[in-house]
Amino acid sequence: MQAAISIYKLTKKFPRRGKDIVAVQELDLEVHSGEAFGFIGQNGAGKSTTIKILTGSIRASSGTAMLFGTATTEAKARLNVGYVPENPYLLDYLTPLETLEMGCKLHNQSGQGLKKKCMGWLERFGIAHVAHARIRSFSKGMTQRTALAHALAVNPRLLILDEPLSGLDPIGRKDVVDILMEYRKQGGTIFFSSHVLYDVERLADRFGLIHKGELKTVQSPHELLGDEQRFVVRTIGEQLVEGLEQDVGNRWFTEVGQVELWALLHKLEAAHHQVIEVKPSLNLESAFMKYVKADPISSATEG
Ligand SMILES: Nc1ncnc2c1ncn2[C@@H]1O[C@H](COP(=O)(O)OP(=O)(O)OP(=O)(O)O)[C@@H](O)[C@H]1O
Repeated sequence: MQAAISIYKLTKKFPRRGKDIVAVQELDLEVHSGEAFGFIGQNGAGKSTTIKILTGSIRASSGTAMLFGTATTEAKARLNVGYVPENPYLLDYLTPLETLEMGCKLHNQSGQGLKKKCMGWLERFGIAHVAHARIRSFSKGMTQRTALAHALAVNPRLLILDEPLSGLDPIGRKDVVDILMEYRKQGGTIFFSSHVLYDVERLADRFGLIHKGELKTVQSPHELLGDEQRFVVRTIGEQLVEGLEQDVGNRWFTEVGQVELWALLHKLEAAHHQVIEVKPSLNLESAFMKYVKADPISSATEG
């Protein structure tokens, strides 16, 4: 099957007096058609620069990037590619409905059902009630929802999303993750960046970690977490159970590894404890820290 994204020895340098800033360095990556790929890294790691090259907003200094076999420097590579940049710049004198209709037309989609289809996407993103309002009056979250609805309305064969959940409240983030998972289940391909892993952990089939412009590792969530997955268990009960720590009153908690979890749950059942939460405590964020010594202020390398 043809790769949705093929990147080979991609390098981007930004000229600066003295030493150039190397935002992306010799990056090799292939994203398969039908997969959801999370591109993660700290602030300034090189995620947006890579995405801007993929979407043709900027040119690479060297190396190649292709979408479905077409170089990203060619306009036709972007046909039926839905893109939401980190800070979407929508024409603020248009309405969401006009924005979606215009986007579809740019991707050669028109016809009788267009308005209905666009309204359907605005409904899905919870902004149908402002379909005819000017975007200029919108909050960041509503603008983000409009941009995401626009990206999905074009019947994308690939979605490229730079920090897709930024600016959204927790309910909005969940809504968007659900919509993206649905798109993915229907065979869509997603390439998204994030520096906050919590919300997107369940979305990706594979994650690539970029740090200071270099791709450090590409792994599935399962590979990353391995056997080290741990769980926080919270209960309510009257009886003392070995291994549990008292929280407040008759509330208890503990942290156990995956292999001990079942035994603990059986013990809790026998002691008539009500389990109120079982939550993974080692998330991808901490797993990735093994690959990257977290810098309080990260920056690109200098070349
Ligand atoms: N136009 C530019 N001119 C000069 N330097 C730039 C430019 N764009 C990006 N950089 C630098 O390149 C490096 C990578 O930036 P990039 O925006 O790609 O990071 P990022 O991983 O997307 O970070 P964030 O999560 O903060 O968006 C940073 O050091 C940044 O300052």
